[in-house]
Amino acid sequence: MNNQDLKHLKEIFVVTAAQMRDVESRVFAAGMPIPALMEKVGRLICDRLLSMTLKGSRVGILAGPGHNGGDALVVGRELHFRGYNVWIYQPFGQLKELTNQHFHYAQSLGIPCFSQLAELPDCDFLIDGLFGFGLEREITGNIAEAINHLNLWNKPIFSIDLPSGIHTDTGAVLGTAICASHTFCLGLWKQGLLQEQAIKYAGKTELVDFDIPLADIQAVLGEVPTIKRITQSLVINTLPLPLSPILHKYKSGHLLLICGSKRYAGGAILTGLGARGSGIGMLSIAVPESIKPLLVSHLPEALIIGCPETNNGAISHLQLPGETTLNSFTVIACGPGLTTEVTPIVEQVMKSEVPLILDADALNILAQLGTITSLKNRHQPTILTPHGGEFHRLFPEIDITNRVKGVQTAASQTGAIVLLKGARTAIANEQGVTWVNSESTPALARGGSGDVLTGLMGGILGQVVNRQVNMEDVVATAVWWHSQAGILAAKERTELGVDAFTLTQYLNRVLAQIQTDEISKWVELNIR
Ligand SMILES: NC(=O)C1=CN([C@@H]2O[C@H](COP(=O)(O)OP(=O)(O)OC[C@H]3O[C@@H](n4cnc5c(N)ncnc54)[C@H](OP(=O)(O)O)[C@@H]3O)[C@@H](O)[C@H]2O)[C@@H](O)CC1
Ligand SMILES: Nc1ncnc2c1ncn2[C@@H]1O[C@H](COP(=O)(O)OP(=O)(O)O)[C@@H](O)[C@H]1O
Ligand SMILES: [K+]
Repeated sequence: MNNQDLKHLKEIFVVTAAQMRDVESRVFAAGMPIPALMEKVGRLICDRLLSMTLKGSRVGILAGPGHNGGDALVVGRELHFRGYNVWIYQPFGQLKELTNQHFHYAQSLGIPCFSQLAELPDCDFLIDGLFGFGLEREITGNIAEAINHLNLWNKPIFSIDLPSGIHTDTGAVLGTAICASHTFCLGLWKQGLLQEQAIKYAGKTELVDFDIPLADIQAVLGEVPTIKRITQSLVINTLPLPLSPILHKYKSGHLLLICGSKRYAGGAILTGLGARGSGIGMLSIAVPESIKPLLVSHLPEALIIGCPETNNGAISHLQLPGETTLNSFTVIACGPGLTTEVTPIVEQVMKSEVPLILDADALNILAQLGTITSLKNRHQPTILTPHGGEFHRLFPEIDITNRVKGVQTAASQTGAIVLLKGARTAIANEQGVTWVNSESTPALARGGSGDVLTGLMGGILGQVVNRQVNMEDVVATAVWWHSQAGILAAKERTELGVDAFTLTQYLNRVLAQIQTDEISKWVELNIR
């Protein structure tokens, strides 16, 4: 594996504090000296800082008692030698030995050191090395007060490894925490940084790779890690590209969407447009008869199946054409805009023998039925895509403060692949294999964007279901594609310009972008 591929691979691993310690112990046991590693990490951070356009040259170093403090002191010393004005705030009586040595050396260089925050002069930016993955208990007293003060200064803060105060595994705030503008996560992604509660503290996050050997990572996390970050390099193999030159439209999947009502006609259109964006070969959409003309006008390529409807304009029962049965389709996605009147339809699709995505009202009906564990009897994969509210209705007993644990529990109870939507969407299968999406945009927090995801996911699934792919990888691919479309749209149109319809227009542009990336990678490899 070349270096670049190895770097990409490391972006998917996610560790707890205990796992990080185990990985590091292996590296140290193999002979890497701890001081050498600290020096290397400090310099990497320093180089990264110097490559950014930092405003001003007055730097405050916040140094804690452990090795996180040691890292910060190395960064401070290097910035000092590069002409920055450096001041150190170090309020602890006792430091770990290595950290203590760096502290004394910094003092000997004439770098001013203070134990009171009030003594620290006005800085242009701060480096936070108070606590890293060694923080296990609440921050209290003068340190907590200092952190609260620092947050009020409104200066850019660059946190080392984690914003000090954030729990490495759960992302919870232990007493108080630094609000960083940027976090340099060291070596491997810490699980806490992928939890929603950490988002507003971590700022922009990036991994600083310090060359941990892959063998050591895999010795601790396994060949195939249980928790993975969704990255482009990982989903690329699951995308329905390239197409076979001898493809036939009936070989590229037939997706059935069951969605919409007179009241929520838009939901059906958005789900259909999401499916269109996936490139699915054949698309059928079952809707109440009265909204059929509307769907035809938006999705002329789709087969719109008008179904008998209730007085309120919801589908009363499915009326599939001719000999068609639910099992004639490659995949079924059911839920957006249905209303909760359609209970028999949800019961019917649950009995189908094809992969099934249940979203929105289908989930609410499932919650009302109270038969969620019966999903285990399905012979084909089921994917549940709740947002927080729907999740709570489905699994009232499961706490989602830790979303990773939450989806894992839900998946093991139901045998389904469970996708919990949100700023950090998490996906788990029955065996506990988990994906977390850490790149997204709040521009997606708008009505209808989940409908787009359901259609897109159904469309991808329809095309790749007969390939040797893991279902949860397909689900992760849909989440990634959807988020990337949001990110691209927000970049061009601002975060306020990403309504759900506009989002559907960006789905294909994400793919076009990947093709460009892939071509440039190919050119680069072949020129060398
Ligand atoms: N190993 C390596 O060489 C590498 C390590 N790396 C770096 O080391 C970091 C981990 O270092 P670490 O294990 O020393 O822990 P760290 O996060 O600095 O803090 C623990 C210290 O804080 C103290 N403390 C805890 N809670 C407290 C509280 N509430 N209030 C007050 N004090 C509290 C605790 O003291 P104690 O519990 O013993 O009282 C202990 O002294 C990691 O995040 C990364 O930056 C990387 O560079 C890679 C190479
Ligand atoms: N703050 C956020 N940051 C990133 N993505 C978000 C955020 N809030 C919501 N999303 C994403 O937006 C989509 C919203 O879906 P959902 O709640 O089902 O909306 P709707 O039912 O209106 O279509 C999901 O894909 C979710 O992950
Ligand atoms: K820190």
